[in-house]
Amino acid sequence: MTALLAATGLRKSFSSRASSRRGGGSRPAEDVEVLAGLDLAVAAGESVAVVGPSGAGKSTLLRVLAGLSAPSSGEVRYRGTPVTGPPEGVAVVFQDYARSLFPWLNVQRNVGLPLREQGVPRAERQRRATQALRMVGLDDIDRVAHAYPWELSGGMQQRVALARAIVAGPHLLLLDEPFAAVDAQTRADLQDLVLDLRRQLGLSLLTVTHDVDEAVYLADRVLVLSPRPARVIDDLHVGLPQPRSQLTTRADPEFTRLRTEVQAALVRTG
Ligand SMILES: Nc1ncnc2c1ncn2[C@@H]1O[C@H](COP(=O)(O)OP(=O)(O)OP(=O)(O)O)[C@@H](O)[C@H]1O
Repeated sequence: MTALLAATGLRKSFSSRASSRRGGGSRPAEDVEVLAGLDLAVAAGESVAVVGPSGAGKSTLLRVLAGLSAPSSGEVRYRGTPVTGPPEGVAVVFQDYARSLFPWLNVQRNVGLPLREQGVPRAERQRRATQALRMVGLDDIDRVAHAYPWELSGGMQQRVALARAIVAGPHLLLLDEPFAAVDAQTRADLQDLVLDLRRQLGLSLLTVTHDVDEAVYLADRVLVLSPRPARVIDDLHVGLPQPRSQLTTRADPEFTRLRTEVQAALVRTG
């Protein structure tokens, strides 16, 4: 079976020409290796979480998988086709919703933006944006659609970012620490929302996070990264029953066993 998304032998280095003030001169360019020959695959319908220590290269990995940054070597394929730019059918949700939404566009226009880029006519954009806003639980459409992002709470803004991610009917969502900037209750609500959207829309998910509990809660499989330069050092199957529930899933002894196993893998590598 062809994986929906597959990465093979991904390497990524940045060249840093750091100037040294104390020395008065500049140090020679130095390659910083961030991804060290990384392989991963996401099957259709699967939810994969990637956890790794801070600075491991998680965001870099996500940008390369999304076609937003080219690998130094290796390859990403989406539905068997090499990724050379953002593929149609893949949407990204970033942690920093405040910067990912445009402050000068109201909510409805922010959500409809991917459709505008596809040349979808205005009335159709509005209809589909409204539908997407309903799906993410922003029911007070008249108020929310015409508000500006900065008039909404952090949790609502992240719902708007999710609405924009689903508006064009993607098959795969790539999420980069999507709930890191909100309080614990909002974070739990947003995790359940993403799992609901996955069920309703038949989405596949790849979530990058440093939160072990979140990884186990969201995923069918957790990949553990080594510290930079990142490699996949563990691949754990999560057999917890679906649908997940903040109460019963987290109280399940299997949840505790899995989170301990992921923690142990992170400690071993650190
Ligand atoms: N554009 C860039 N130029 C140079 N170095 C970069 C660039 N982007 C990332 N890096 C370096 O790559 C390394 C990994 O960064 P990245 O943000 O991918 O890690 P991360 O695991 O997402 O970190 P965190 O857990 O803190 O969010 C860091 O050392 C960072 O300084």
